[in-house]
Amino acid sequence: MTSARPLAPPPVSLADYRPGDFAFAAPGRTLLARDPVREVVLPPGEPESGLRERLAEAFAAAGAQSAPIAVGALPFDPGAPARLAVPRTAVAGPPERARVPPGPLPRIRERREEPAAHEYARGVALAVDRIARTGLRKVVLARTLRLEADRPVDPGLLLRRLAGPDPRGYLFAVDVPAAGPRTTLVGASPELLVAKRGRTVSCHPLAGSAPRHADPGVDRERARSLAASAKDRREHAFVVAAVADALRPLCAALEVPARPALTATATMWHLGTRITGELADPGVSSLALARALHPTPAVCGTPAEEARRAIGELEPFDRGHYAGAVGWCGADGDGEWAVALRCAEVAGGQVRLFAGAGIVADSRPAAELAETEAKFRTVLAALAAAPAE
Ligand SMILES: C=C(O[C@H]1C=CC=C(C(=O)O)[C@@H]1O)C(=O)O
Repeated sequence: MTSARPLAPPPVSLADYRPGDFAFAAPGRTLLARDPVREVVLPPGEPESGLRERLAEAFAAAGAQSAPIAVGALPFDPGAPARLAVPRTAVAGPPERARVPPGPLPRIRERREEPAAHEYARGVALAVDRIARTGLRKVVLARTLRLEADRPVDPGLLLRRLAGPDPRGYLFAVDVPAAGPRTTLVGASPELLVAKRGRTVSCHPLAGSAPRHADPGVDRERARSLAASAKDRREHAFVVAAVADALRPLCAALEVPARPALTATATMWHLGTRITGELADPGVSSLALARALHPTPAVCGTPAEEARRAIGELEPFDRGHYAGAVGWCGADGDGEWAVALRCAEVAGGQVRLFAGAGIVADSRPAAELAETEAKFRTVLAALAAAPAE
């Protein structure tokens, strides 16, 4: 990756993040981009050839004074336009090392769930009923937790505190002006939507979860029972099938493991499947791949159209960029996009966390509610805020 003007003496780290930057730390490297010089607006439903032209135009217009890369976030709603940026500088560094910066954190003085816990549980019951009565097979229902801090929360500090417990995840901070002025989406996602390097494409869809436990024996037992759970295996299989179906027409070869593997974050166990393929046309960009795959049933459901309708009717808030994708795409098409999970919108002292759970025929409302509470813990722990009661 080139840089017109270094941000900091390379290698960069998340400690170099400044408000307004785009930061993306993947297991392979850390990327920091600064000073957008060109906006790339992606209309919904644009075919791959149109995307290719739009990116080429943006890189040409941004000229030699910019880094040949587009960075940003795609919203959850595939019917909404996405806005990426070509930055003046983009610098890559080695993977982020685990470290939690010391220092006082703002105190959380108010918290409000939307929907309230009992309303979320009722939504899960309604979704289960809908699955029994209609063609819907899986839907991911989410909820939010609004926090008010006694002073502004520094997105850079939150980002670095997230890096400590989950160094193998995808850490990100990206401004999302559509959510409000000076609003930054900050998170530590365990899920790779898609990465593309040359001809090789890889995805690591996750679905099926169990909260971690402080006692190692109980924790191991939770992992074992997740791996053996028919309900979670079914929930996971919908995602693998959708990802494989979306990639197959684009690939000359595709490898889809027959069984998922356990994967862990500091707060959750998940079922995950690493899918790899060889693209028939290596010119297809990582951005086009992300748009072809999103939204997978890890964040939406099956069939996708019915699931989107159920989400619209059962979730009382706009997801914005939560459950969308965050990442980058270079001029050569290479790039990496993580699913925007375990994240929060930060605007001054206001923080809005998001968490969702996949609902299938045999889901139980209390267990899905507990799962969303456990998923909130990724950001709550980084803010040193107490988990939900
Ligand atoms: C929708 C979320 O997680 C997805 C990713 C992993 C496991 C999931 C699950 O088991 O439901 C979800 O599909 C979230 O963290 O908000």
